[in-house]
Amino acid sequence: MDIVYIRGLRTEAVIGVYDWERNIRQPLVLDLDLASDNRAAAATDGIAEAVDYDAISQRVLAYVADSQFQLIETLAERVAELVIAEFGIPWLRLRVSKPGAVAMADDVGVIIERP
Ligand SMILES: Nc1nc2c(c(=O)[nH]1)N=C([C@H](O)[C@@H](O)CO)CN2
Repeated sequence: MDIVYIRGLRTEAVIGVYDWERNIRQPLVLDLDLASDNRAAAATDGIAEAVDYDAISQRVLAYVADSQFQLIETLAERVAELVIAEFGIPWLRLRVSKPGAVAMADDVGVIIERP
């Protein structure tokens, strides 16, 4: 199995469980590892055979920017479902970081692998 990856995909969304979080947008950072078989893309040297990290990045950014979940767990699950369904990715690892959430921590977040 090969991997196409996206690191440090930065956006903002309404996200959080507290009342004060429902009226602001907060930064989120996503990392994705996308299972791939890169041999066909390499053989043809064509984007049509590749897992297009640009197309996936743009789609995920648009989705997250419009989202209003409370938990980052829910956001992660929905993003994973979207990427698998729309781009035919058989397996992925997704990390969603909410870097400003805990004042004394560098970063907090979740990591999921699907399926
Ligand atoms: N496991 C989680 N714990 C917490 C979450 C979350 O989404 N998943 N969210 C919050 C608050 O929204 C927090 O980010 C506000 O600073 C607390 N714990």
